[in-house]
Amino acid sequence: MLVFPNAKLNLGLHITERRPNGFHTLETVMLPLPWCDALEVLPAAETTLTLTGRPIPGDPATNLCRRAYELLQADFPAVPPVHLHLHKVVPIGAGLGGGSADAAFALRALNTVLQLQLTDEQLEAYARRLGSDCAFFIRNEPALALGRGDELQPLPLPQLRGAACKVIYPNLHISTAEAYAGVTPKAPAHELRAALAGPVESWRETVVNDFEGSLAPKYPLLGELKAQLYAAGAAYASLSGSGSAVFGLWPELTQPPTMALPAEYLVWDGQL
Ligand SMILES: C[C@](O)(CO)[C@H](O)COP(=O)(O)OP(=O)(O)OC[C@H]1O[C@@H](n2ccc(N)nc2=O)[C@H](O)[C@@H]1O
Ligand SMILES: Nc1ncnc2c1ncn2[C@@H]1O[C@H](COP(=O)(O)OP(=O)(O)OP(=O)(O)O)[C@@H](O)[C@H]1O
Repeated sequence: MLVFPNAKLNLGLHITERRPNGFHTLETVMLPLPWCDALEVLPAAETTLTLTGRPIPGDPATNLCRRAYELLQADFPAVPPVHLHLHKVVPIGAGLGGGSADAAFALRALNTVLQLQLTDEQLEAYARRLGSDCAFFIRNEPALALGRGDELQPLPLPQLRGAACKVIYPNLHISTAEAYAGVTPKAPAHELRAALAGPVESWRETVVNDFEGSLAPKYPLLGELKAQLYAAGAAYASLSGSGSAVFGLWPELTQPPTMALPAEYLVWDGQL
């Protein structure tokens, strides 16, 4: 079975509390971004994982696709071995949730290939054990994410359907843990659901990603890229998640405008 784990974007991100276990309470809206890896799951004589495409830092034994299989195998010891092949496209350390998507899509594909008949609720419970962002990718639809980022409420965003979008990854790896460590939690100035109900042009004043302020002193480039997206006419521009990817939205266009950017940056142009 071949699946295409897609990335996500965050619209607004409020970090409201640091918990004693080091995790943070947040509120954010996540929406699927059709920038995809490719993942194949096949029955095999022994369980293996092969990787192509963008190099993934860390030991392949801890790859989230493999960990997804191991989680299911622990509860269903009779499942047969599988071969997993991941072709990595989505940049890492980007705030695009690429690894989390691989984990969730692996769970979904294994559920089908191994005929486990798990419900979405059960798959979400497994996904939560692999990472805060993972549960979002089980249903993979726009959602308000609360708690650790894994308590999901569907939130349709009809005003963005078909909107032109540009995502810029400035070849800069920002670790999620490092980004959270630099944030001082605070109460949000605007209620996110209410702010997103307004026209996209109003979001510039009301929809805030709290990581932008804390990352700005170390990475002024992120603010510069956002300013460039606004100069190119974006109705809204923001950092995604904990960065370093920055995106712009043009709801009136089907393709974003061309921008002159350094050759080493990765740029995704498309429609939501
Ligand atoms: C920034 C976001 O992408 C926004 O959607 C997510 O909150 C990140 O979720 P994620 O990558 O799935 O994060 P996890 O793999 O669960 O955790 C990585 C690290 O991020 C920090 N972390 C993550 C989620 C959270 N609610 N609070 C945190 O403090 C912790 O230091 C943790 O060790
Ligand atoms: N399939 C995978 N794809 C990407 N990273 C993976 C994968 N499996 C494990 N990892 C590990 O996860 C780390 C990436 O997580 P990190 O949270 O920094 O970035 P991210 O994927 O851009 O997501 P986020 O939106 O959470 O910031 C990598 O350094 C790697 O060690």
